[in-house]
Amino acid sequence: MSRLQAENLYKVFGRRPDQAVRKLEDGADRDELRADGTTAAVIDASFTVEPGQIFVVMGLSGSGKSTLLRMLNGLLEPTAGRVLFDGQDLTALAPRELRHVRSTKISMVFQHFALFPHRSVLDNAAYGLEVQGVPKAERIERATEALQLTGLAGWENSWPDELSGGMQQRVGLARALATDADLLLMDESFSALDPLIRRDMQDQLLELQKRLKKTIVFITHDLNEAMRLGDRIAVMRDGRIVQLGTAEDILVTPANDYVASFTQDVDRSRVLTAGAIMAEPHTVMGSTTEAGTELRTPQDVLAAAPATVEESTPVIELFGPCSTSADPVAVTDGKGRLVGVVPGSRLLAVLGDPMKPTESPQVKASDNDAVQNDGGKNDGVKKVARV
Ligand SMILES: Nc1ncnc2c1ncn2[C@@H]1O[C@H](COP(=O)(O)OP(=O)(O)OP(=O)(O)O)[C@@H](O)[C@H]1O
Repeated sequence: MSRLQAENLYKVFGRRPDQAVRKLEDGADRDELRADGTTAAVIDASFTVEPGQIFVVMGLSGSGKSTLLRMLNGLLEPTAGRVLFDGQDLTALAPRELRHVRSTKISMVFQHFALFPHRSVLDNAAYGLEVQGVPKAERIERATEALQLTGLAGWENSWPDELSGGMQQRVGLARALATDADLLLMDESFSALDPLIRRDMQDQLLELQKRLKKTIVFITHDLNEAMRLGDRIAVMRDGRIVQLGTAEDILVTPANDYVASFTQDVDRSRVLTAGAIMAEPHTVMGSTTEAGTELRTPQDVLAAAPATVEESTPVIELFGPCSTSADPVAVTDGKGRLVGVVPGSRLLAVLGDPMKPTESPQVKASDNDAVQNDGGKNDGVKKVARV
């Protein structure tokens, strides 16, 4: 079962919201409703978040991210649609039950650390537990542990203003972790931090996530951050989710020009993986290596390859091997079987412009010469899934 599920969620502010939803269902857009004095903050949002996933909602200011997040934790009631948390319909719960779910199972981490200045770091980290009514000794134990997890051991008795911005944000994270909530909702949590500290926090979150396997919904307006963190990313525009997919889906097959325009600044070599750009092994069979050997079998390819990598290896790690040899890098699965090849020319080709929504990875003419030996019918490139 999905941990979290949004089903056709709408949030309309202003007069006659139900009527506005019907108009939206009939194809009206935000601007048409604005003329009636209503704001369609979220329009028909549907997605699922699986346990242990980081689900990122990315969009510019005003696209509806915060409104969506507030519906996910029940702070805002949807105008239409449902939110299911572990299969339980949050929108149908009585206020008391909803408060219970919110205080025990869901934790929020905000952009502005929301720390109490007159409480110690430890008491700040323990705040969520205090709200839950957890006895003092247990509170201290769990908050101390959470501070250790976020690298703040030794700072328990300090005041928030003695900490740097990044450290204060870690206290916010420790507060969320101490409650043992299954679901973390993070609203632009790292946006106020300096770039280097922000990157450090992203790394730390990924590191923590490997161990704790929480389910996280992370809101950001920064596509690079979305791509570093997100197992799946929802791109929002004017209240609608315009693309839902992995970082690679978004980079390789952006749903429209709007999404593509965001991808211009993304370092493709760190997001794309060998698995997404590789060609099938048969495309190099029959060709001759630098040393003059004919490639006939997967073993030949593996023996000649300047490096053997896994499908999840970022493309950036292929540059070294490709620069030292004209032979293709071999890509293997978890059992060491050859599943693909990356010739150097292919590597350069895929780092070019993002593809148009109508193109598929198979039809890039520039790639064909690099790897084809089948007369141009199929370059064997693995299709990247679109959602
Ligand atoms: N309580 C409200 N009443 C009326 N309109 C609202 C309300 N809350 C949000 N809106 C409007 O809904 C739209 C979406 O706002 P929202 O805050 O969800 O966007 P956002 O993507 O989170 O933006 P930001 O990054 O600036 O917070 C905006 O046009 C906003 O003005």
